Amino acid sequence: MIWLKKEIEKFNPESAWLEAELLIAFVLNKERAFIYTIDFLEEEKIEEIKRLLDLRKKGIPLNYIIKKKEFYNTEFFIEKGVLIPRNETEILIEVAKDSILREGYYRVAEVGVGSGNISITLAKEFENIKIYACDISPKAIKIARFNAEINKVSDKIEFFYGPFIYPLIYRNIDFEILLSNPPYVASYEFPFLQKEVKREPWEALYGGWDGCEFYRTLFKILKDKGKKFVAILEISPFIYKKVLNIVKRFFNNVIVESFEDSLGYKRVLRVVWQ
Ligand SMILES: C[S@@+](CC[C@H](N)C(=O)[O-])C[C@H]1O[C@@H](n2cnc3c(N)ncnc32)[C@H](O)[C@@H]1O
Repeated sequence: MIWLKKEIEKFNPESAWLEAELLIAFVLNKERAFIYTIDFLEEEKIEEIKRLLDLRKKGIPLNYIIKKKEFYNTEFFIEKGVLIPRNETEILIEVAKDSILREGYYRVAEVGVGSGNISITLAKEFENIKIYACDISPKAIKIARFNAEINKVSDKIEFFYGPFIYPLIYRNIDFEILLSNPPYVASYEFPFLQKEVKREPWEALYGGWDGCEFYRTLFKILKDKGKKFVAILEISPFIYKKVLNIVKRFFNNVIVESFEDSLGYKRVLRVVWQ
């Protein structure tokens, strides 16, 4: 354990201990606590750990290796080809939960469902909820469906392959609130991304030259649709002002609230078009 932690420290000093625990638990196919109940590892398990350590050194994200990520107290199956859910996105969950409770929303749309972490978390929280979840990645839809099944919420979520809310528009499916954690990394940020992040799907990250392309297109579609809406959108703190200006350019009568993380960075916008 100590040698593994020291090896991991060379590329991930912040959470080397946790990562060592997770890798060993994965190889043993046991919970993390179990590893403290054994005195030694068989040679073949040590060889397997070394193989996985090599993958980590090459920049393969830990969650693609152990094939899971915890989000809002639920474990999600994760695989290469889908974005690894981030802890920051739990802020969007809190804002969405608050709005759904307060306004009694029932029909929810999500654009960019990824592994299903947002839709599935809300489906678990609310008895009477119907979620329409879209994504342009067939792999994401497949993984989100699987996660919905293992979390026993498949009956509350319908999945659609296609861009933005077009799959819902074409089927005349209406919704009261729209949620999205869209791709918002700008072109100029790409060279500075960690090598692990660069292994995640391009379509889950890339938000155009300024990181705002998704928001522009989404607002245009919503404006053309004409129906008043509530949208809860994740943003990066770097694009807060730009997205705010885009909202104001598209809609006259709009209320925008922002929500911050524990460090005071703006992470979520709640847009109410009246
Ligand atoms: C940042 S990831 C978010 C995934 C997941 N909801 C989460 O919070 O971890 C963005 C997702 O949006 C999808 N996506 C990108 N552009 C899209 C578009 N135009 N329409 C629908 N989905 C899109 C990507 O395939 C990806 O799964």
